[in-house]
Amino acid sequence: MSSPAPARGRRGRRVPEGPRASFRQLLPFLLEHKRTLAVVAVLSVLGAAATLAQPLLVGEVISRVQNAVPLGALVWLLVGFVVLSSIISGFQHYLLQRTGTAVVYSSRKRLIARILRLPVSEFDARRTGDLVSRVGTDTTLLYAVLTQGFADAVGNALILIGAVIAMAFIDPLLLVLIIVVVGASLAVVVLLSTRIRSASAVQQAKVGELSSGVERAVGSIRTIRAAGATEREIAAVTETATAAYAAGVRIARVSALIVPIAFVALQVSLLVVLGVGGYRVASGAIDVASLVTFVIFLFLLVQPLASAIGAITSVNQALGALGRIQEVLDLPLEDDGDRVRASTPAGAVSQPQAPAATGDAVTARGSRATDAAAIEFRQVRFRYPDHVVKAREAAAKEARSVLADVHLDTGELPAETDHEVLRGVSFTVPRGSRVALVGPSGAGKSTILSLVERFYDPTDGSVLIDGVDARDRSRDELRARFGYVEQDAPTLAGTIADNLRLASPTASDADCERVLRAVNLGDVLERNPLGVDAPVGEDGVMLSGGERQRLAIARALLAAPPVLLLDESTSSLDGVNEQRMREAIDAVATDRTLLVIAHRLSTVVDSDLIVVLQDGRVVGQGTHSELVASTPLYRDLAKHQLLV
Ligand SMILES: Nc1ncnc2c1ncn2[C@@H]1O[C@H](COP(=O)(O)OP(=O)(O)OP(=O)(O)O)[C@@H](O)[C@H]1O
Repeated sequence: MSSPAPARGRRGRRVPEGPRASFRQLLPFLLEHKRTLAVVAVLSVLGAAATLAQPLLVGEVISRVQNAVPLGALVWLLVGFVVLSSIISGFQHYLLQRTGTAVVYSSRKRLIARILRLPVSEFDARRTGDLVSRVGTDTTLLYAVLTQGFADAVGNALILIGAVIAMAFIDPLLLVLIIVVVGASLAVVVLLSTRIRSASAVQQAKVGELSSGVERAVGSIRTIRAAGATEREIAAVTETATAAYAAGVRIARVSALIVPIAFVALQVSLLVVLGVGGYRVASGAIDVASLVTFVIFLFLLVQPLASAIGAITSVNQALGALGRIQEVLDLPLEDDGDRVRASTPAGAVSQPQAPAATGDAVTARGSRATDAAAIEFRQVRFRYPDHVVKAREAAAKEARSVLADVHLDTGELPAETDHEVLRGVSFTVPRGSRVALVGPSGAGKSTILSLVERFYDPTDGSVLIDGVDARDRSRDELRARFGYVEQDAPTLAGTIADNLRLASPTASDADCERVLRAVNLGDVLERNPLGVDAPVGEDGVMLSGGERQRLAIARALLAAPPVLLLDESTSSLDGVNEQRMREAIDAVATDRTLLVIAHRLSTVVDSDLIVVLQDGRVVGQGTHSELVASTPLYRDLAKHQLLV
């Protein structure tokens, strides 16, 4: 793939063009349909023969009429060829459109499979809307490659060659004149086409940004309305739409140049043929029938040229889109790394292992490590990858500029993270225990859970799971041991049961009801006669914030993992909900290991161990009373929350 080259945008600013694909990268998509395309090619040959026969028959009809020779079945033969070539062209177009749709479908399938398997860092670094637009919009442009680009390519090439040969036989001089006129116009068109390609790459990139902008605005519509930032957001999103429009206008301008050039070429060629040809008929160099046949061949020659010129825009747009599709397809997948591959016998696929029961750990290589801690951090240091940090900073800068405009506090946005997020963190979560991570915002608590789940691997030090380095375990096997409830856990559109069965698709309704009651969500069942089949609405809008978090806990619980990782919601829960959350945590802590990030100390004061973090370091660990006595930061936190 060629590297992105900058192009000039409005007001002379340099607009990054984004990736561009080459024809070679289109091939795999086309080869998937090689049989159909072969049928299309055969039909093209037949169609071209039927088309090329027509001017010859017309010439013959004229000669016979001139010489008063009976026409016989000649006219019927001519009609037969016209009908045959129409039928062939109809069937061929159907096949091409079907294949075009199939190419869009297969590119979507590949993208979906790729995107959902990308490493978590890619999602941290990319904008969701842009990924969505690659699946939705960019893929549709591939359709044009077949329906307009390669439509009838073989037939057109044959018609072109056949027409040129026939014209050379009829009058070589006239042919040379036409080649000069048409060749000059073609050279200009090819030059213009590179500009179409760069403009369409910019256009697709802007459409991607547009989708991200709309997604962000729609996703935070409440905040935007409440902040009075609606107009500002409309302006920001519209600006991207305007940039896409500007690129579209550039394409239109260049395409518009192409049409008159083609028109002029045809007019000039016709004038040359009629002028020079007429003179040659008058001088007896050729007869009238030959001139008429020549003119019909000229029109046949124009048709493939015109469709090739018309295809230039759509094929160039498709190559721009394919560049963006290919960029995602070329991203590395989340893999287990060399260490797991080295320990897995060749050919063996690592399967997620059934969660081991509490107190019965199974290591990656099958040996039992009954005395090992469920989780142990040993001198773990971690820094987010550069591309993730840069992307977050860019997003934060954008958000800051929007908020600053409406005079909102920007303090909550992620600070610069060009530093180590964890700096030598060590702690142990014994099996069956309940351990809490506490500390100020940005201390690195959520990052610790990301390392346990292997969304990222430590930059230095190690994370041991049941006594084995997490990097020596396959991610699937590792994740099957944990139930993970992320902060402000998202609720999926669908029913309560859909949400619960995400990790345990075969769970019965009775199991679903059991876990719902375990997390104090029994009343949600009573609220709606549909019970577990009650819809939760887009983003769970039909549930309160506290209920959404407890639904996520119920989901984790249903999979019965030996270890539960819980990143408590930061949103303030009211007294009743907080009490319910405490009860839910108590219920899930029974019989399993629990590592919980607590924002309200009241939910964790009775933990077996509390680890206090500050600026990526452990500044104290112990029970609540030990920490109140030993760790000033903890004492302050506890004081603020009226716990001492
Ligand atoms: N995906 C990410 N990419 C880059 N930096 C990140 C990412 N996630 C978190 N950070 C940064 O890492 C640091 C630690 O963040 P983390 O979310 O782990 O803290 P936390 O203690 O869980 O905070 P909170 O209590 O606010 O959730 C912060 O400076 C944060 O901005």
